[in-house]
Amino acid sequence: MAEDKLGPLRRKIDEIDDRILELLNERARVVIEVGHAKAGEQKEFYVPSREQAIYRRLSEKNSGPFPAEAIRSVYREIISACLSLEEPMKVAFLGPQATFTHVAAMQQFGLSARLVPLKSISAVFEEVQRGRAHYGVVPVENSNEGIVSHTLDMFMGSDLKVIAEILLEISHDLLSRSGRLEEVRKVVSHPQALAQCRRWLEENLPEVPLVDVASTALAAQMATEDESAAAIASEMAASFYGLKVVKAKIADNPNNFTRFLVVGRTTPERSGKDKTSIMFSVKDEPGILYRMLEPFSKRQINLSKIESRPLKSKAWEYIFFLDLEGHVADPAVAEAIAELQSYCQFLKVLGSYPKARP
Ligand SMILES: C=C(O[C@@H]1C=C(C(=O)O)C=C[C@H]1O)C(=O)O
Repeated sequence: MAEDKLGPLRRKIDEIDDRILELLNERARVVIEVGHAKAGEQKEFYVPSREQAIYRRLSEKNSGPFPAEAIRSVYREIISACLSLEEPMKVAFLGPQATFTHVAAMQQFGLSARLVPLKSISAVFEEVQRGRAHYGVVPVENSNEGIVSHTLDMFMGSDLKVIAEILLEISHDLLSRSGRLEEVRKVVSHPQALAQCRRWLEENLPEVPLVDVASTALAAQMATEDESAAAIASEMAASFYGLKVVKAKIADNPNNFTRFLVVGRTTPERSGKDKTSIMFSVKDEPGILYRMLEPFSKRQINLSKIESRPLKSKAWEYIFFLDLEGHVADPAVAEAIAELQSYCQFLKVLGSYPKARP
């Protein structure tokens, strides 16, 4: 394009950016006011349901050509930056850096939050429990591999609440220093990631040994130190550890999602599109499995998940984890839970939180 055409167009862009900047500051000032109002009423500053409603409203309203998919990431950062004006938000996650849990935490909290990697799921819970982090992010289930039992077990001894869920599409990439397939002499990763790429590995690297390590991020770190090793890890790990992509998306089943939970100390208010997670143990009686689900079916409450875990204090007794649609503040949900409670030895509401959209 000729310079004489480019000049005026760039001046136009500068003027628009000036207006956007002014509006960003105007928005930040209003968010600070909201922060003061909430502090007066002892309300949580971070409200994931409000943020989701903002993403949804703007994506639906957008008439283009600005891409609808980009609205969420742009607004994620605007909101993250506005929130950091109030009090830098500290979020603990299951590390190390560049794990899929890190990617999920970034997706939920944006770049202005302080994300702190911790070594274990129990360390994440403890950090939040002790008030050293506002929130914690832990994995809870994968669409191919099932539940992360350690996360569910943590709720048995913890009073933390689930305040949000995050759905993340998992994409496994093969990463190495050179980025060349012919130089790969071993493949390192978390056993689940290796299992999820088995067919691709058999077809493309049949002779190469596979090495299990504790996380995909640790595998990426090892690949930086050994040029004959390739790691299966996230795209974020490639940029974080300065590795090249040998091959992107090598998982055998491309339909691979992990669900993460955000834990905090209070239950968020009703958003209208919520889910509730509860855990309970029932008395050992005939017909009890049937009866424990009846309070929900007769009120047409949709159940999205049921899991059982052994109750460690007593052999052959179980704790059930149930996810249902609705909020504990919905009368039908509250009634159903109260009815179920009458058959239970123990019941705990883990939280009501906005339902995530992939
Ligand atoms: C401003 C608010 O507080 C926080 C900041 C938000 C924002 O920047 O829009 C949205 C939700 C909250 O996490 C609010 O609740 O409206």
